[in-house]
This record gives sequence, structure tokens and C-alpha cells, in this order.
Amino acid sequence: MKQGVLIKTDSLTLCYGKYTALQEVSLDIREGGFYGILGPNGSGKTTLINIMCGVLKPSSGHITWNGKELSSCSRRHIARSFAVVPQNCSINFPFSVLEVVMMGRKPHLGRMGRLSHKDLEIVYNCMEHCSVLEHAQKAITSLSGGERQRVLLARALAQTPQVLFLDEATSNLDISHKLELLKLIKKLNTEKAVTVIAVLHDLNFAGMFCEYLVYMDKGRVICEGPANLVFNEEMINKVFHVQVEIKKHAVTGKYNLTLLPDLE
Ligand SMILES: Nc1ncnc2c1ncn2[C@@H]1O[C@H](COP(=O)(O)OP(=O)(O)OP(=O)(O)O)[C@@H](O)[C@H]1O
Repeated sequence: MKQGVLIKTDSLTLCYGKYTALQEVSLDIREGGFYGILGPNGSGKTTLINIMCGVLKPSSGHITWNGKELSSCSRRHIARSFAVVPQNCSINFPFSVLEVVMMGRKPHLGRMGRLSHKDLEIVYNCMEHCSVLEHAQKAITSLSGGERQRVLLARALAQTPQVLFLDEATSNLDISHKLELLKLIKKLNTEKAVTVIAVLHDLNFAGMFCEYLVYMDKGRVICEGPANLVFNEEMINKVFHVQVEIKKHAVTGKYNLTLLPDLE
């Protein structure tokens, strides 16, 4: 892997009331890495990324960013550097798509809060990359689930973040948009060294795009490592309790997973 440790979690535990959703999670996230967080429903993936991006505070344990406690970093500094694409769009007010994507520039604006030509150029570029330019004047509330997700991704990209957190951010997208957007994110990762931390349910896309995988189950990290070592049949069976076959694809050279269901 490249670069030094950017985000370090040390024995993170998080309890929702009496329920322990995350237990003793210690991870090193290296700068410029593309991380996939995998695991069954309820295994703590969203909770983990919400702690890593500063939305949730752990019940115990530490999280540092560039060696500094995340809780001691300013909200503005975090907002300039971390962008999150959540699982669901929580915007219920009929902001236009343009307004929503412009919000991504907010942490970078000066006191007057005005967008410069450069800011607007970034906004329009991100809308174009995420194929939402044609919806610029529409209310976000009038869009389909997949279109909204692409707007939220455009807003996150407009933030020009150092770290991009994706929480099943491509789950509502059709296969063509999913592929295009993951390719775009991979490009940002390789060309601009944006660190990507993505919760993914689609294991084939995880095998295709992630260079490092973290498997979670019942709030714990079960296994982590380079995808070429840990994207294997034994781990998928251990974590998801399904039989699969993983083979290197002759054309793409990527590992491909086929589910072997017991249909008896
Ligand atoms: N605000 C909350 N209050 C109480 N329990 C919660 C809360 N948020 C999450 N949980 C519980 O914590 C556990 C972990 O939830 P989390 O959303 O992190 O899982 P996940 O791995 O992201 O799941 P999924 O794949 O279904 O999105 C779940 O059992 C969930 O019910």
C-alpha cells in the first residue's frame, strides 16, 4: 500500500443504549487507499464510517486523523476534507439540484459566502460527471432514488475532499451508472489520491475496485487485508454464510464471484 496512515482507529467501541454496535475496532486507513467495508446487515459498517467521519463519537477508544484526535479538529477543517455520501437522501426540502451540489462548496467559501467562478466550474463539472446536469433546475424531491443518489455524489465531489466516505452510495443505481460512478471514484483515487472508504454490498464491485477490504460481523472486524489476499471463498463463506466460487476473469483480469446457491 501507498503512503502513511491518515486515519487511525484504536479499540473503538460504540453503544446505542445497552446495545453494543461496534466492539474494539482498530484500523489503519492509509492515505490514497481504496477501502471496501463488507459485512452482513447490522454488522456495524455505517456506525464505523459515521465515527470515522466525525458524525458519531465512540463510547470508548480513539480516532486520530493525521495523528491528531478527530474530536479536537474543527468542524470546518473536517468539512473541507471529509465528504460523505449517505445510504439515503435525507433532503426533504425542494432545493434545486444545482443548489444541493453548490452546498458541497460551502466549507470552502469565504466570509461573504459567495461562490467564485472557480467554485461554479467545480459544481458544474461534478454535475456533469455524475450525469445530473440535465436536472440542474429540478427540485431534488422530484427525482428518482438513483438520480438523488447521483446528486448527493456530485455534492460530495464538489467538496473536493481528501477522504470520500460512501455508504452503499451506489446501491440504488442501475448497473451502467453504478459502473460509471465507481470508475469515476477510482479515477479520483488514483489520479488525485483521494482516499476512499466505501461500504459495499455488491461483492463483485468490491473485488473489482477496492485494493483493501475490511470484513465486519457483529460489530467486530473479522479480517482485513489487501483485496488480492482476502477476497476469497473462505472469507465470504465465513462472514456471509453462503457458498461462492471466485475466479479470475479471463478478459478483465479481476476476481469474479459466483453465488453457488443450494436450491434443493
Ligand atoms: N441509532 C441507533 N439506535 C439503536 N441501534 C442502532 C442505531 N443505529 C444502528 N443501530 C443498530 O446497530 C447495529 C449496527 O447498525 P449499522 O447501521 O452500523 O449496520 P450496517 O452494517 O451498516 O447495516 P446495513 O448493512 O443493514 O446498512 C444494528 O443492529 C442496528 O440496528
